[in-house]
Amino acid sequence: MIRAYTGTAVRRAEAPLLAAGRGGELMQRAAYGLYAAAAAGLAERRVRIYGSSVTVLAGSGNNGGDALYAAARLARRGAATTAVLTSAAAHPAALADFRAQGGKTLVLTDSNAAATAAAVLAADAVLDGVLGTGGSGGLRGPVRVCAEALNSARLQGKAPLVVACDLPSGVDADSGRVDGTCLSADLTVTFGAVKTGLLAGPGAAAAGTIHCIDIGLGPYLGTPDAYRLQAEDLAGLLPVPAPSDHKYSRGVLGIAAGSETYPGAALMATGAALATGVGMLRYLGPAAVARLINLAHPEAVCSPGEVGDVHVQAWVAGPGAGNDGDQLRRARDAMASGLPAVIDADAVGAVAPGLHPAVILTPHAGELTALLRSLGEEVERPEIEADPIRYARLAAARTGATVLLKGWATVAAAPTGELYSQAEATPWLATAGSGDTLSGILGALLATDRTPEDERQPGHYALLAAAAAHLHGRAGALEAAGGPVQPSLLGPRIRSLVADAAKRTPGKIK
Ligand SMILES: NC(=O)C1=CN([C@@H]2O[C@H](COP(=O)(O)OP(=O)(O)OC[C@H]3O[C@@H](n4cnc5c(N)ncnc54)[C@H](O)[C@@H]3O)[C@@H](O)[C@H]2O)[C@@H](O)CC1
Ligand SMILES: [K+]
Repeated sequence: MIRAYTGTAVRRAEAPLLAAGRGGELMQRAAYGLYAAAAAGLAERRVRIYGSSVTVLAGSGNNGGDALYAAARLARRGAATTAVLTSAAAHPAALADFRAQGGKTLVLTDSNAAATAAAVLAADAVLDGVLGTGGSGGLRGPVRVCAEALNSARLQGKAPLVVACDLPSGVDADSGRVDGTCLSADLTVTFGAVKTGLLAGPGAAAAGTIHCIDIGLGPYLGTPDAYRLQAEDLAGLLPVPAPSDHKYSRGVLGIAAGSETYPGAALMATGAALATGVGMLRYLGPAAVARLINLAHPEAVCSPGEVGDVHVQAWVAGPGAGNDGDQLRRARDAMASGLPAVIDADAVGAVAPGLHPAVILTPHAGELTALLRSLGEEVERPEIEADPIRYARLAAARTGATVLLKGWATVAAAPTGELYSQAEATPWLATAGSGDTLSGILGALLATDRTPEDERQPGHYALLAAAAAHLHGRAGALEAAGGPVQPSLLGPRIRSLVADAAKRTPGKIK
């Protein structure tokens, strides 16, 4: 599990150590971690440090100090290093060390920005030490010219290795917002704790691979602001039957999805739920869709009944409902049933405040915009995309439900504020049908969840939503293998990931 903290919280945690005069030690630990990660990144690109060229973009603060010290270590191993100082001031001791190791410096100005950007592009590696947790707003002035040149070279696959020091400069450490321009990285080496801003929104997209360097802040950090599940966290969260189980005790999932217009959504939600593993699946919906489901998934039990007619442990409602009034009514009934329920797609439009955390709304940014506007919040879709954490939390607080906001990084917010962000998915999964499979997976996790009330963590349903997003993202990435992916074909991938997690679940049958 990755535990993330806001930049503000990390600075607060550093304060007692700085007051005790240990700032220099912290910086050396940070700089060593940055150096080692940059060296590994170069090795991965088959570039020897000796004879390589490394450019540091160094701002006026401690972030620049870290990067200069790290570059000095690379210089000691034979790299040709240049520091581009983005401000007339730079960390004095770090700059002196850098120069002592033979590093060259130049001060970036408006008039040399274009030529400097061209030179930076020719380096083997760039250490981004412009702004860290002390930054506010996007990159401005001549450094923005360099950042834009690097960002567009990256899109063409021609950029040097960019290693962000603590966070990509221009990213807000607390939220992941980027107001204007940031410098996208291949690798972000972050210090003390992962910052929330690296896990969601544009900050997550800019961060690349995240390495966290322990600089001894652990005892001072307190409660995390956000979490990210990793593969090993799935053991214990996914449904593993015990020898004494039967189909009803394992958990029955009800699905009211699809319509005559969109039957595929019902097929995909049903298929994904069955692949995740339930004791029984009951489908409610139009007879024509039920027939298709019975052909594709004969194990599903289909009926045209109502939510109140069937006994289930959780519901999935909304995928592919379109404007089918019967399905939308079932979605409202599922929300009111008191049972855990995944409310997706068209049914998100039927949401009103007063829900409970076991209701999980799964909007994308467009659907969340409509939901928040229906609750009187004046918000546009780009604002939600710029700051998904803020708006997922807001929607959860306003509705009382858990909110799973789908996107490049998928964010799950509990109404009590707990937050998870998962980024396993490949962009190839941004395709029709992805949401339907995700809701099927999540429905199965809800129906089979047997965590005793007193063992649930705060934000339990956000945790389950994150587990579903993780499983969905990994299944999609495996199936895509770097190319297009059809959500309807994820079943075998989901099954094998659940089996892997089951093997790691203690005390369960293998
Ligand atoms: N405080 C500590 O104990 C440690 C801090 N460390 C590093 O120190 C960083 C924080 O250092 P600082 O507090 O010096 O802050 P930064 O280095 O992030 O920023 C410094 C200065 O940049 C200027 N600035 C802010 N926004 C700007 C913008 N948009 N454009 C141009 N200039 C802008 C401000 O004048 C600010 O003082 C961390 O991110 C981390 O890299 C590490 O060395 C580990 C230890
Ligand atoms: K930085």
